[in-house]
Amino acid sequence: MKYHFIAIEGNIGAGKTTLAHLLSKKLNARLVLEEFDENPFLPKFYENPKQYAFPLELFFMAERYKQLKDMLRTKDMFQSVTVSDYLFTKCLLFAKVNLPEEEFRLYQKLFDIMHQQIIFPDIVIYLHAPVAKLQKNIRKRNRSYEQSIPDEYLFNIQETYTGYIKQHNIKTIFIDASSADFLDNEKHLKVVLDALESDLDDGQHYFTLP
Ligand SMILES: Nc1ncnc2c1ncn2[C@@H]1O[C@H](COP(=O)(O)OP(=O)(O)OP(=O)(O)O)[C@@H](O)[C@H]1O
Repeated sequence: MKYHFIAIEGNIGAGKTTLAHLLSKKLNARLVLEEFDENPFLPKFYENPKQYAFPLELFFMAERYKQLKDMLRTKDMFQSVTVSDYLFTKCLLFAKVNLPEEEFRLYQKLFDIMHQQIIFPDIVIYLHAPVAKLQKNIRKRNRSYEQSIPDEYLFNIQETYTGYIKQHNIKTIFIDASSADFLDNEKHLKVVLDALESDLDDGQHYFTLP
C-alpha cells in the first residue's frame, strides 16, 4: 500500500463511516472514527445553532486533536496503515459555516496552533453526493436531532469542502457517490481499492462507480 494514512471525507450522511470500516478491513488498517455522539452540544446546536455553535466547534476540535495526537503516540506494530473517517481540517470548515466572523478568527488561531502538531493524511477520499441523496441517507439512519437539517446547510458544507480541496491542491480521490453502495457492491469498493494502488499526483482525481 502506497499510503499510510488515508482520510475519508464528505458531507453529512455521505457514507464516510461505512467506507472507513470496509477499507480498514480490506487493508488490515487501524481505524480512527469520529466520536460525534460524545459531543453534548450537537443536539442543542441543531435546536439553536446561534447559541451553541461556538462550544460545539470547540468541543469537536479538542476531541479530534486529542484523538489524532494519541494516534501518533501509539504506533501499532501490526497495522502500518491508518484509515480515518474525518480530516482534522473538518473542524475549521464547519466552523467557517457556523461561526460569526469574529468568533471564527479566534477559532482559527487555536486551530492553527493545533494543526501544526498533528500529521496530515497522505491521501483524502472525498465522497460527493447530491443534497437530495444526503437527505435520504439522513432520514434512513434516523438520528433524531438531524431530521430537520435544511438543504441550505448541506449546500454550504459541500461548497466549503470542495473549495478547500481545490484551493489547497490536496491529493484527493474524488468519488461520485450518488449511487454508491460500498456495503453490497464489491465493484464499488474495488474502484476505491484500485485508486489507492495507482500513482496519483497532488490535486483531485475523479472516479465514477460502475
Ligand atoms: N465541526 C462540526 N460542526 C458541526 N457539526 C458537526 C461537526 N462535525 C460533525 N458534525 C455533525 O456531527 C454529525 C456526524 O457528522 P459526520 O458528517 O462526520 O458523520 P456522518 O454524517 O455520520 O458521516 P457519514 O454518514 O458520512 O458516515 C452530523 O450531524 C454532523 O453535522
